[in-house]
Amino acid sequence: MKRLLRYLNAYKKESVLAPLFKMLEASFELFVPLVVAQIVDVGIKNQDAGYILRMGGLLVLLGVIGLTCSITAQYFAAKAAVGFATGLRNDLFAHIGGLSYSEQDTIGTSTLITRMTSDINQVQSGVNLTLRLLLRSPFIVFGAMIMAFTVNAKAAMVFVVAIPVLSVIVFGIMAISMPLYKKVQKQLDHVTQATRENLTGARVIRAFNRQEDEIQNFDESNGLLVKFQVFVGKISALMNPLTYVVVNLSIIAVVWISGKQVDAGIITQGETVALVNYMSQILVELIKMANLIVSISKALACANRISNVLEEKSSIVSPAKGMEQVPAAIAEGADIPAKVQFDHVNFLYKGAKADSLTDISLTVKKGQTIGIIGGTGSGKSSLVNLIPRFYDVREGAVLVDGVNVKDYRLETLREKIGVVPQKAILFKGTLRENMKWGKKDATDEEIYRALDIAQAREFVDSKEKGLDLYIDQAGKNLSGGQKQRLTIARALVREPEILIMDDSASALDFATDAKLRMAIQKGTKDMTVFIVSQRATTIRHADQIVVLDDGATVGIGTHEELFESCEVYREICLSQLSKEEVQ
Ligand SMILES: Nc1ncnc2c1ncn2[C@@H]1O[C@H](COP(=O)(O)OP(=O)(O)OP(=O)(O)O)[C@@H](O)[C@H]1O
Repeated sequence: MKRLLRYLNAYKKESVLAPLFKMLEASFELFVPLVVAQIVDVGIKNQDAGYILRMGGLLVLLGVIGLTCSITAQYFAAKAAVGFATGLRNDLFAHIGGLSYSEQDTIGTSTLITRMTSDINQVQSGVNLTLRLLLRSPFIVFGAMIMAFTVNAKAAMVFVVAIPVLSVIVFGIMAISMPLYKKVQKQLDHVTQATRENLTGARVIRAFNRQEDEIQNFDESNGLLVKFQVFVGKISALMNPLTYVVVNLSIIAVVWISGKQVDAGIITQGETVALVNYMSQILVELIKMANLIVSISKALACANRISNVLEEKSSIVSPAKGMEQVPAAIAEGADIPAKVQFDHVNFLYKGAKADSLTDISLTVKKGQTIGIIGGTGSGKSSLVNLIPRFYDVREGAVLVDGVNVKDYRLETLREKIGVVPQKAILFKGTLRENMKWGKKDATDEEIYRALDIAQAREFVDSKEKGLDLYIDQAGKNLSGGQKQRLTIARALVREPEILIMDDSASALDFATDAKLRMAIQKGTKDMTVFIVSQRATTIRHADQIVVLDDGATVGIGTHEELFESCEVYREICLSQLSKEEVQ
């Protein structure tokens, strides 16, 4: 929570003024029982209507001033709380964006969404309530007790007993409910996760007729959330009845003791009314305080969850003195032995028991096309993800232009590389805006050239709006193949030195796939291209083919060489191609 408090720094004035105005309001409130006592003891006793009206006017005035103070406090508290949440949300968003794949995999997307939304909202409302009530409520409680002492010390002793008892109830319930709120938020993550999975996978769920099962799973997860919420709600709900019982018993004691004092002529009826009023004020404030404590408990649980994300450091950061420039040797045109090199690479996913890649060594020359093939889960994506440093190797090194990828500034390294991910993702906006992701100042000609190579020109031309075609969220108004071609074009717009296509032509028909490969070969002479694919036809013309099996290379060579020497490759080819096609 401490690290989150700095987000209030920009709202110091508001954070001071809000509680100050609330205390001002409280001070006026503390005078009300005394005025009422005067009405009883003077106005009613002497049947002085003028006095009663004057005192009534004073009560209205106190009420109006109190209301003005309260509205002013509300304004400052809301301003500070909204500002706090906005700053925090911006920073959390930027922080999550800076986390590597590894941390994002470990924390999980759903919980990150809950933390960005529901958790921050909870903290925002906690800050608002804290600024308004944290000082005001204890101030009224103790203020009312002191005022009660000024009225009558003997009757006020009841307050001395009641307040600690009430405090034990309030803080005891807080201590029990606080850990439970953490549990509630955690379960909320599960519900969000289930919702997200169901919404993004709606088509698959319907295709497999899994609606009923999914509804049942969701019901179970949601039911558990309700159960936790009801349980914690029941504990919190004890707060009001318990505090009411104590306060009402105290009021009876005050009336009893002060009644006797009235009989003895020690205090007046008006003073008895004032004492009862003070006790009622304490009750109201304690109930507010109880609700405040519940809100603070929730807000603290949420703040901890946010802090945990903010404390998470990205395992992949640019080195302090990262390589910004092209290494001198390359600039001078020296013959760098390899564009990309894997040197005895072992790679382990965080939390995984065994390496996903073992002892990979590979040398790729500038301008070469490398095909990577292997069964599902053999490590193809893992291998190419190491080049732009989406993940770091456990052992060994990946070198680009003879320099370890860890020695580059991340921006410099990633500027060299165009990545077409396995899952085609486009963003809401025009097609032109999407194409400019790779190069901010790309001209329409550059975009059309990339679309030509990616075999997407025809489809774009067929749309009336051309480059102004509006793309819905995640590109859902496009077909799978269209999305794939556009993501390839997006990567090509910046004319990267290295192009990585991670199974990114799988939705294309064989003819378009072949045309795409030809166009890439022709249009991108100096580009080093990595093509990950499960299709033998897609990679058979590559300069080098890497065959992966269970994370290890079982063959590196051309199609002909591998077909002769590598059994895994031969099996893949024969399962997909006829004998004539293989030759
Ligand atoms: N984020 C991750 N965390 C932990 N393990 C992972 C992660 N991603 C992949 N793996 C594991 O690493 C291994 C290699 O996965 P990878 O995605 O590289 O395979 P692939 O050959 O690209 O498969 P496919 O052709 O199905 O895409 C698999 O056993 C997989 O279960």
